[in-house]
Amino acid sequence: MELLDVLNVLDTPILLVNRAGQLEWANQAAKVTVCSGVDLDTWNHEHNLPQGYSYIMHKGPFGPDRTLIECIRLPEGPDENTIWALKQENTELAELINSSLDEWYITDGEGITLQVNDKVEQLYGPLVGGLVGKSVFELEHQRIFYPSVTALVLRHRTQQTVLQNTVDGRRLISTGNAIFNPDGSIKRVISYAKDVTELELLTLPGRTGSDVPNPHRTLPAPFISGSPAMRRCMDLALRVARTEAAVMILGETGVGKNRVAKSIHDASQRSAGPFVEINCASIPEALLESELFGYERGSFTGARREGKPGKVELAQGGTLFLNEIGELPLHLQGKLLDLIQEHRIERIGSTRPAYLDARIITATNRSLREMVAAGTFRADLYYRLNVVTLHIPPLRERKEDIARLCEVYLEHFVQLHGKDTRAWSQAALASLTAYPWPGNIRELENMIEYLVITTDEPTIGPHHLPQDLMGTAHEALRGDAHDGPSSGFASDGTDLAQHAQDVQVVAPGRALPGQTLKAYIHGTERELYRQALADGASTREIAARLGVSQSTVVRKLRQFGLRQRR
Ligand SMILES: Nc1ncnc2c1ncn2[C@@H]1O[C@H](COP(=O)(O)OP(=O)(O)OP(=O)(O)O)[C@@H](O)[C@H]1O
Repeated sequence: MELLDVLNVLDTPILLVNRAGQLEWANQAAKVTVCSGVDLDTWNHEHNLPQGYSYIMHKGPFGPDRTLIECIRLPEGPDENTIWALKQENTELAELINSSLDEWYITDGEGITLQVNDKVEQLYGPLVGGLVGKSVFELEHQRIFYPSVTALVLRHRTQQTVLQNTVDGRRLISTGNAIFNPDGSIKRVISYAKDVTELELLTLPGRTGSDVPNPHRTLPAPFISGSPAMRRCMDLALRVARTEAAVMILGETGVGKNRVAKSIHDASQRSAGPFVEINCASIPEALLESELFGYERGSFTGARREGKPGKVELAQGGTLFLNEIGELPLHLQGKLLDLIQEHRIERIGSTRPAYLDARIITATNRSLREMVAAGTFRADLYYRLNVVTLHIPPLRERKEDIARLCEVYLEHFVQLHGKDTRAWSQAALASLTAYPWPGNIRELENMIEYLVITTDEPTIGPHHLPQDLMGTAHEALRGDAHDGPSSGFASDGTDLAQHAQDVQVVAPGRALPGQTLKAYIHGTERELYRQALADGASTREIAARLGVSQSTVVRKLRQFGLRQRR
């Protein structure tokens, strides 16, 4: 058998070309692949060797003037054209997202930011030193935006739409969607947000504007203050609102310090001016001075060329509400004192002070008196800020408000999430009323949103509630029942001992009759975190104890409305 006959039966395409590169012979495999569709008479290896192959040149077997070309198919993969087209598509997509007036946000399945459009980066990036790589749970915790729609999508694994507050006081309607991996885990969360601040202003009482179909999407739930303790607090708030006195609001986390500050502003002569809230804990310390007081052009590396006004300047003619004032570092306390005593603000790098006419309200859940004693808070500033003290009682000391709060928040979240749940069972309400709510109204609000999302029945019963809540509530109900019916839920005369029997509680580790797996797992998980906190563990210690990451602990505490003791 001749060599050419052997080559002819091989599957590898083989070509024989002369010195000029013209084709003299091709085996069968070459004719149907590398030479297919071309005129063999004019074929020239300079021009006609197709892409997608690598070529081995063999000199020798057919003399010095001929070359045998062995064609090896390259593994399949995108060719240059395809790669270019993909890059082009990517660029176009980025341009499209960037040209949108909406805010676009993309994270991975753990809530780590992968990509945002320019608008989002410009708005929030400088506050946290860039968004890519940051966890949305941490950003939500810092109130850069709250609540985080991405965090909600990750918690509930379904599309979510929420009304968000941002650190710069805007209101956004945000919708988030999950993309799933074949194994059911979440691969990406993509969310986009529309700024509705203007729209909301138009719909506030006293403003003109068209009707908004669903007011629950743009307005907070009504303010509840029916209990004697809260009525006393609001009486004082409204009396002090008519004066210009500095007010310090004290209260545990989530009791409503922000809402009360806003009520004082609304009832004051400055109500037509702006109400500007600054949460001193949510802005990283390195950025606090420039965020609060602003800077002049070119005053430090990285500063905007044209300079930037401080947030306090935005309160001109209105009210400046400094929340978590205990977090203000010592070196800025002097600047704040200047602002209060002289109404003077100095931007970083400025030689000319500006003057601010604003009423100042502060709030804290720390003991400033102890901080003064420890030397971490200036005594002179403390006395200037603390002309009138308003103490907002924790929710456990105004249980009379709980049933009404449950009612308004149920309605609020039912509207927000488009659900059909309509009512609370008496037994569920009794448990919610007996529970001590360490995270106060915010915890109650989070719990109700969770229940609305996870319940598909018209009435929320005790079996829908997390197990730890039921256990704690049951204990409290038993204690209350021994004390007599006057001390607890029963504003409508309901017998507490009867409620204690209605509330179905079983030993830890057993699900309640009719309780869903989801509700059971939620309750058990929450209880583990609650116990760890009660033991005084730090987030790092909890992470080690439960075998999860520290960022998971921070996210879970937020999700469950639990807060570390200071
Ligand atoms: N009396 C109330 N009626 C209805 N909702 C309330 C009331 N008080 C507070 N809330 C709601 O509870 C949540 C927490 O309130 P707010 O932010 O005012 O608390 P806070 O004490 O300022 O919290 P933090 O200590 O974290 O700053 C908000 O969603 C608020 O709308």
